[in-house]
Amino acid sequence: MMDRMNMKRIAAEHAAGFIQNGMKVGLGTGSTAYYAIVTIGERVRSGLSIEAVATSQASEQLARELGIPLVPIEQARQLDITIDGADELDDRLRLIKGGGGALLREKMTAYNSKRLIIIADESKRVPRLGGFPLPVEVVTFAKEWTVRSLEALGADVKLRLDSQGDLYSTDNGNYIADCSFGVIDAPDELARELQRIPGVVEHGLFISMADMAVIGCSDGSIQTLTRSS
Ligand SMILES: O=C(CO)[C@H](O)[C@H](O)COP(=O)(O)O
Repeated sequence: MMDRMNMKRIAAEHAAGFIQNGMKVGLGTGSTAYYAIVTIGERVRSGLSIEAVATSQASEQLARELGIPLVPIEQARQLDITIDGADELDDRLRLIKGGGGALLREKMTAYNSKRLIIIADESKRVPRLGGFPLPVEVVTFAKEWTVRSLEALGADVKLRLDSQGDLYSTDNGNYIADCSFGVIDAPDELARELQRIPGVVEHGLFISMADMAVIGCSDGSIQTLTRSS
């Protein structure tokens, strides 16, 4: 039986195979995206010609170390493909993302890509979203108001802390509110409600964004899911 890290690795390696010469590529964030970036780096060293945009400072740094050519964000136009991880995904390829705190840049990158391919180990696939607390990026100003508005939607809210016990700051200088809703019955509706709260910069529900999920399974096989609508 394969462990989770190897499931992530095989999913990432498989998805990296979708990248072709000349493509503009979005690089995701997290431990699964790490394997994708490493594989892309190997392909670049073997002659693959691409330009990339990273979804976090950590992924940008890794890409730079591996010699993957990066486009300054001001010059980035539409990307061909983004490969990124997820914290949860359902059968309709609705996602919870943001466990690594990069959800805003991840969503912007996905939105500006022709294709979003999600890579994950099989534990991320769930019948219904909500087991993983939904990350919501909030502005620092009057965070208590925003937290109360999130609680009013039924969430148990915890502002994320960093390893020093201070409030975690995203790459954009905002906070992350981790919102436990329990099972999310209507993710599309919740996404709309969250968008209406002033103080919410972005939330980690990715609806109608992923085109395909590549899932590494414990028996060493790869499952692919594609979005039908
Ligand atoms: O959304 C993310 C970061 O903001 C990650 O893609 C998500 O947290 C999955 O991470 P991992 O691949 O380490 O399990």
